[in-house]
Amino acid sequence: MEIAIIAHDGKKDEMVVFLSQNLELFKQDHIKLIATGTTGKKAEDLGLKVTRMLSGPLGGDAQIAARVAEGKTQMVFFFRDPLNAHPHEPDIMMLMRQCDVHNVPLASNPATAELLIKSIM
Ligand SMILES: O=C(CO)COP(=O)(O)O
Repeated sequence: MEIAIIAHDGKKDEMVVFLSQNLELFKQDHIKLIATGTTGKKAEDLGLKVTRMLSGPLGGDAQIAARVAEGKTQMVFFFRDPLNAHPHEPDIMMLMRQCDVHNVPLASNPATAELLIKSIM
């Protein structure tokens, strides 16, 4: 199962906590992690194996959106920062839209992520 992890800068600490709390699950062989560039580096620093795309503002969200559209990514953890503006807002919207178009589960905050993670435990 391919899972995407993405976090805006204001939410990266929360993503690190979330990943740390679920480290054993994310290390399982049947789970393939992909991430935007900087988020992926944070995950690697925790010892996780991650396929890193471009950084979000450089097209990473768009790359992950394409994988969702192609049916390659089955779940998305995207901790968005709603209090700051992002130059790549169209890409962010595209990723969220593709999740809705293809009925792919998307957690945009840690509370939802906790509920979603229980479904694959
Ligand atoms: O901008 C992002 C999501 O929109 C995240 O990108 P990074 O993980 O490269 O910081």
